[in-house]
Amino acid sequence: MTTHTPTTPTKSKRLSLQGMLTAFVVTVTFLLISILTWNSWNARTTTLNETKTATANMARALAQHGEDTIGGIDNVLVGLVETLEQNPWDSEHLDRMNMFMRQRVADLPLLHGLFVYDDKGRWIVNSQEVLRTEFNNSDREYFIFHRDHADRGPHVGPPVRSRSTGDWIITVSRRLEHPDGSFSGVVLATISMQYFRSYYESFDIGKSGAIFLATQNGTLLVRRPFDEKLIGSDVSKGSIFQHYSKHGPSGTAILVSKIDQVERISSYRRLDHYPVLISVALSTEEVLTGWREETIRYVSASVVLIVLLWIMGLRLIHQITIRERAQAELRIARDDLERMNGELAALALLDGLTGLANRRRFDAALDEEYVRAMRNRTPLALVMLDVDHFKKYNDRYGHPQGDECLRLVSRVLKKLQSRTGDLVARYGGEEFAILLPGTDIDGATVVAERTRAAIQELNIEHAENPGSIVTISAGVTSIVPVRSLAGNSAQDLVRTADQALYQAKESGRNRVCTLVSTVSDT
Ligand SMILES: Nc1nc2c(ncn2[C@@H]2O[C@H](COP(=O)(O)OP(=O)(O)OP(=O)(O)O)[C@@H](O)[C@H]2O)c(=O)[nH]1
Repeated sequence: MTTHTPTTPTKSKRLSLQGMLTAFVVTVTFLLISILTWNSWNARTTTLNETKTATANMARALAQHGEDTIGGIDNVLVGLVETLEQNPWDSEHLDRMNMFMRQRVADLPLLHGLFVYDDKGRWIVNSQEVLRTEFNNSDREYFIFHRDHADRGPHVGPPVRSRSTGDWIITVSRRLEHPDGSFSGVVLATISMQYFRSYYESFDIGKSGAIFLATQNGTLLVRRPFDEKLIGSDVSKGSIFQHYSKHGPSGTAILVSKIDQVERISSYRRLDHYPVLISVALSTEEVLTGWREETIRYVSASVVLIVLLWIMGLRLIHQITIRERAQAELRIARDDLERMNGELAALALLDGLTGLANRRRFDAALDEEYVRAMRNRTPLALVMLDVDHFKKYNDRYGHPQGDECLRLVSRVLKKLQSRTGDLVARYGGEEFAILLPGTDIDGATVVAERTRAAIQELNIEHAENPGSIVTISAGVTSIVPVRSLAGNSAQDLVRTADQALYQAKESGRNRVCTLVSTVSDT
């Protein structure tokens, strides 16, 4: 019979295959998510860094613009201070100065006006055609500043509404002194806030971007988006000024505005020559819009990819499970088949009535043991048994009862089979054979006699047999097969045992006769 070597995977292999597939899908998913997260984070960081660079550059450019603008105006003031301090303030000089001022204002569109006040705040001369003397500016911040500070540098004051035109203006002023250094008045230039507003409006900073110009001490001068209420307000506690006070004259940071609570990437810069701070800021939300849209696109594509991967992976695992379940069922079926084949093969070697080895098995065993005995030079004995007058038993008690009798006899034979190598077989009809390897004639005779006695002790009624019970006759022989002897075969052993059985029958039945084989050397 052929033995099947399992070719299908073992359970642990099957598990590991599905486990590996699951691990693969999980790993690919993890890698995809990691790469996506890493890429996305990198893109976000790059966008923010680029924006920080852009706002820092813008702040530098706007600071330079502020520097140039205020510087240009301040140059005019420096000239005026010099003229006013070296010349008497008589009508001739003041008229000439008025001409000069009007000319400067006409030349410089951003220059709203030029004014000179004496030490009491009275209007001395300005760039207007008609000098109105009814006003007094001694209450103005710039006037008070210069009166109280000996500093001769430029002063940028808080924005004010012009008393003459009503426009919002930014003031740049310088102190006038008598030759002895005492305060003699103020020279003032006003810059139109509209000029800065228009300039700042020309930049593309998105809907939520912001630009502001403030004095160094935190007074807001101009801000985009423009809100009149904020003009002149104190922003020194705002996030930009907080950062400025800690980190110095220029910087970039992501800050939340205290004015409108918008988070912005803000860059600020203090003007080099004037106490003014400029800040430009882009809304983080707006800056990241493109990045966010791109990330959503990538995430969507990745989600689709991951879902497809999982669907395919799960389908594959499902298919493998089905296939391997089928393989397992096939294995079980094959094992069942092999077992049944084995049983069938065993059945093919058994006698159906008695359950003893049948004639085919006996013949095979006889040949095998004969060759082994020849090789090992050991004796091989055979006992042939036959139920006495069994025909008469059948005739008297019927065939079924005859079968039962044979079964009872068989049971005794099986029970007496003491050695493992011994074989009890139904040789045919009511004839049985006991093959006894390694047993000489004496030993075999003992076995035969013991068997005969045991059958007799069964006391099975057989009215047609002497003694009225079932008895058996037995013929015994033993041989040590020798190769050199010609014609020596296993069948000689059977023939000799049969002859001995015949003698037992002839000499009265219910007995054991021995006959040494003619080819034996025992
Ligand atoms: N019930 C039954 N009878 C069987 C079976 N096989 C053989 N027989 C019968 O056994 C009888 C054997 O008869 P014989 O060969 O004349 O031998 P015998 O009657 O036992 O006479 P001796 O052997 O000389 O004592 C036959 O009647 C067979 O039909 C079987 O399986 N069942």
